[in-house]
Amino acid sequence: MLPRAGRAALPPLLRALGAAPAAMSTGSFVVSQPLNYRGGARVQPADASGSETAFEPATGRVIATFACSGEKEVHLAVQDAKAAFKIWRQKSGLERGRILLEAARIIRERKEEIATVETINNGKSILEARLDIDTSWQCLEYYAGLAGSMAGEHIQLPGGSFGYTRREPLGVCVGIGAWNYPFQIASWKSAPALACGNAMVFKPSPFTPVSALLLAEIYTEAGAPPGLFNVVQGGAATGQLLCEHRDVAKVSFTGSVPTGTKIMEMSAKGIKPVTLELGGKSPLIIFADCNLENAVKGALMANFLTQGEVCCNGTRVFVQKEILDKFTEQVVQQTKRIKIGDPLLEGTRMGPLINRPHLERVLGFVKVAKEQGAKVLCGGDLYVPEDPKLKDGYFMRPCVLSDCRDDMTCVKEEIFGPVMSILPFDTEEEVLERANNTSFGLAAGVFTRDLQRAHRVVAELQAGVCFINNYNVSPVELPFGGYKKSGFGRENGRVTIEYYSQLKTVCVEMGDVESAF
Ligand SMILES: NC(=O)c1ccc[n+]([C@@H]2O[C@H](COP(=O)([O-])OP(=O)(O)OC[C@H]3O[C@@H](n4cnc5c(N)ncnc54)[C@H](O)[C@@H]3O)[C@@H](O)[C@H]2O)c1
Ligand SMILES: O=CCc1c[nH]cn1
Repeated sequence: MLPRAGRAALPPLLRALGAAPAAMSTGSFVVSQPLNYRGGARVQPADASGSETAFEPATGRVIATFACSGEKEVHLAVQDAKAAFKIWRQKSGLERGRILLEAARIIRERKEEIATVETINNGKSILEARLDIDTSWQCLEYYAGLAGSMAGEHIQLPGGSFGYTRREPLGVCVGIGAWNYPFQIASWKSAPALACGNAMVFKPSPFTPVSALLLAEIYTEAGAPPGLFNVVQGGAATGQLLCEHRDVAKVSFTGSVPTGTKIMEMSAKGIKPVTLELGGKSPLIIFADCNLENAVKGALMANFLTQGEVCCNGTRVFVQKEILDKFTEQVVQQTKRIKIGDPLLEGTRMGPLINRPHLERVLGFVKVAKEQGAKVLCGGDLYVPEDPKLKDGYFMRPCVLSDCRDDMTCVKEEIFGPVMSILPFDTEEEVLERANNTSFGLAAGVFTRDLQRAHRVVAELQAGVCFINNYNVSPVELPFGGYKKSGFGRENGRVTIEYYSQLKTVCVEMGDVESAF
């Protein structure tokens, strides 16, 4: 457990953020220090276009009010990144890898405090926040390992001439994040970017501004040149300034499809490559021959992590009719047992949703589902924990819907909350057709004991990430990203090097020039 009393007893990052003395418990954390980070230090933005407020979802308390960076501040951050890029791009991959490894070590060392901040600002359970921090340092370690082995090719040409390719960085990359995995998204974007020799300016979601700053401080502490990883705060306007800045070489975005569309339009104007990690409405297919216990566990993993606010969630749960009743009964039983409450308590498994409007939006989906004929088997309503300090928190009970049809709103639209829709099916052919009948294509899952069927089905699923007999595990060695409107480009895995670097071809003549003139 982390210390509770006395400012001097706080770990360094929370002290640096200006945390109140009893900062570790729900209801007491406040940020008083600047949340922008540029040139290796926290700074007040040079200019502002409005302000934002961040909340602690468990209590509804304000934890930070901050200025949204304006044109001047965005420009300064990009210039600082540009200056750092000049130094960083000259380093060997091994040298860059060494600094990333040190940053990974510091994240591991400070895992508890980072996870605590993440839980306070996002609302996810501390157990989950710790897992997010694990996949963050693992991502840095993974790309640290790859940094030293990035290389081009040597190609022999006629007459002793030859060519070679150089894998070069792009320059200043912009990362724009969503609020559901604040620290992890910042890590998944920055680790491959920096490993390839780029610098980054990162803009977190205004709902979760805090933890990206911790990552910035860690990179500096690990020995990254000042300005290599910068943080600017703000919403759409600040994001737009970043995307449109002429010195920005690439934009990597995680968020919704409508915003992703705008990012792509802005980037198209500057012919900038983009990575888009967007939303989903993923199918999870449960065949009658599955291991039922695992399938039930898989369905909960596919729907209720981070209060259901997960892009790749398998929210359309197709269940073969022979096991529909048994499966539904067990899923409902286990969903009812999920412990909701103070996300910093060890026993809690579901915390509050991100904010009041989002909570109301999710509850609205449940209401419409009922109106359209779905049956609420459990949850789908507000939850008020007994602890009085949580009375204004954004809690709801996880919901299982039955009697769903493919044309219902709850089955077609991304809800981004703890709402599972169960859909019966008869045959493999039928379920494949229905599973693919969506404009999204982020993820999909299949539970079956029939190995041939498992591989046959995933080969037909139109989704970038497919799970067989599990769901929502994300090892950093595996590429992550979507098909169709869920985006393109990938995060994690070796392939992401391609998205943060460019190839230069060098053609070398060993003879005389054969001129056509
Ligand atoms: N595929 C993935 O890896 C992944 C991961 C997490 C979340 N998501 C998706 O993100 C969505 C939820 O996140 P959200 O509500 O933060 O999404 P969002 O699109 O509202 O915002 C995402 C980010 O974009 C910024 N932004 C908004 N308008 C902008 C503009 N015009 N120009 C530049 N930046 C702008 C926001 O400030 C925020 O930082 C869901 O759809 C979810 O599925 C996808
Ligand atoms: O929310 C979607 C999954 C994810 C986690 N971190 C980045 N993307």
